[in-house]
Amino acid sequence: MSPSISIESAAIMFSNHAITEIPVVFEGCIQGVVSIYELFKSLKTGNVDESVATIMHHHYATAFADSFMHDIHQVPVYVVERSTGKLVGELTTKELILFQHYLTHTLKQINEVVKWYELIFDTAYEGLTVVDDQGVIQLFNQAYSRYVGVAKEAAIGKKADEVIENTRLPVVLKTGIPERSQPHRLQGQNLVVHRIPIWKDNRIIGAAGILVYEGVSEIYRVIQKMEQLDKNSKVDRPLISSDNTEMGTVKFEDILGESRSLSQAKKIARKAAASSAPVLLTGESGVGKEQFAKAIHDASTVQSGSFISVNCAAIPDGLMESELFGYEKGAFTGADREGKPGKFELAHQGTIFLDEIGDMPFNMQAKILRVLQDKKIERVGGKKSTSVQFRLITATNKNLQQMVRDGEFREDLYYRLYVIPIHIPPLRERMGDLPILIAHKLQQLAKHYNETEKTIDQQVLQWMKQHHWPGNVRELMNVIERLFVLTDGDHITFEHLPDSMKESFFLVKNKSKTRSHIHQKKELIEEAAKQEQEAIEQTLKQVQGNKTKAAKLLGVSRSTLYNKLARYKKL
Ligand SMILES: Nc1ncnc2c1ncn2[C@@H]1O[C@H](COP(=O)(O)OP(=O)(O)OP(=O)(O)O)[C@@H](O)[C@H]1O
Repeated sequence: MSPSISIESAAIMFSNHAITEIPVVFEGCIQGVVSIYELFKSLKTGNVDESVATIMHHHYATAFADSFMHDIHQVPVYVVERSTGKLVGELTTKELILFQHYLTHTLKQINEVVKWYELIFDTAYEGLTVVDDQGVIQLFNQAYSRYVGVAKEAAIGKKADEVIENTRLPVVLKTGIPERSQPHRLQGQNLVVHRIPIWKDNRIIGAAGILVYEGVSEIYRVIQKMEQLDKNSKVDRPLISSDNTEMGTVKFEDILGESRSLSQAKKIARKAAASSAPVLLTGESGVGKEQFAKAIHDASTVQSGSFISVNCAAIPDGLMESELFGYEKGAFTGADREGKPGKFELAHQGTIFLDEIGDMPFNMQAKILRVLQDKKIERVGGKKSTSVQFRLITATNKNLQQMVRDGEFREDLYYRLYVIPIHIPPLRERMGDLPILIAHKLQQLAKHYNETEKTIDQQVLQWMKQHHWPGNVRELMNVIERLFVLTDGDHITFEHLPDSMKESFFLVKNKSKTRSHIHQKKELIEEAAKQEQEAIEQTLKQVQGNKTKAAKLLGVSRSTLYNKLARYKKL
């Protein structure tokens, strides 16, 4: 009610609504509260014409509209908007009772669902357990209890290694690497287990342990059944794969890694795949540039065409033109009698991937530019030109911009390539991707060598985390394969390795430290050279190019200045 309302009118309001308290509101905001007690008092004194503002009190409770119900400790409470302070409602005993009803109903429903989950969890033949990030058991089903011989109630709340013999769940919590299909001996029984880390918001929040088979003999029966299924399905399988590349189809999901920088690169690449714009992939050797190029092709509209990969650094300069544009018969001595199509022709209606584009000889760069502009090629020794349509992806581990500045790479070609640049970060800048890459490779190797999956020791993992990985993912993959092959057992440790390899591990470790010192020194030298070059250029400008004067000003001999100028031209 408004503050100007008379006490008499207020009394009517109270009796009409059978309430004991009414807020006094001005311009939407609460000014005070009139209670039935104050009203009676003033009715008795006969001041019925006075406004309610004269008898209102200020001992009332408010809550913001976005507060939680558990923050409400008394009723009535007036609900106001946080930003404007305007009154929007009131919570009374009635609303509280309604809320309690709602809570009881929801709780009942949740209990029902939890009961079902518990039932499923306990009915499963597989032993299932879940530990939190401290390795404390949170869930433990009946089957697990049977295998371990510890009651569920006794296990929950205890550390996994106090309850489960030889458990590696604490290790999985530390490494984040899943260990699948591992043999495990429990209570004298041979079992197969999975140990899976549980990730949330880039952090391991727990791990699940799953005992898969009741007995190892069960596995043999399953394998026999699978072999039979395989035999049956082979009859229907096509004999020739439709894939036309060595790599097979690459999906973006095959590019493993969840670090922010790699996810960002994948996001741009996905968008690029939907367009036909040229993509320039940059990054060190072995970071996965070719994998990205193939994934872009396989997700693009030209995916049914060929993916032609050309490593520009691997082709001798003299052969570059005929490799890229092809040649007609008899074009030069030793040429195929029938002639040969070039890579651009082969990529017609597909994708051409020019890897190491920074190594493209300068004279060839103009020819490439022409193909990109005209979309026409002419074979070596040929007279007619052929139209070609292709999607262009290039890659380099060099600084093309610097090469343009140094006159080693054509600026016009650079801008033709630099439409959608995607930088793939080196592995050392996204070490968080290590576990997923290691787990994937171990799984792949187990399949390839037809062996059980091997696990990796913490010490080896520690080394891997400290290593500089100059060869990036390629180097990582090779190291894991070497370890997998050299380890006889199921667990890869330093001890299992031949001495030569252990030494090389430590050597690489020390070398990477030294390398970083060398790197720092190199940077300092480069910086000094840059400054010197700038000083020479400025001085020459000052003396209008007169080298004798410039040498004098710089305090060096003329021949030293000439030597320096010659060197910087080369840079
Ligand atoms: N994120 C990744 N997930 C899985 N495998 C990867 C990943 N990155 C690279 N690889 C693997 O590492 C190896 C090297 O990758 P790729 O050849 O694509 O690198 P690159 O940058 O093109 O190297 P280079 O510049 O030397 O040609 C390949 O076997 C590739 O499958």
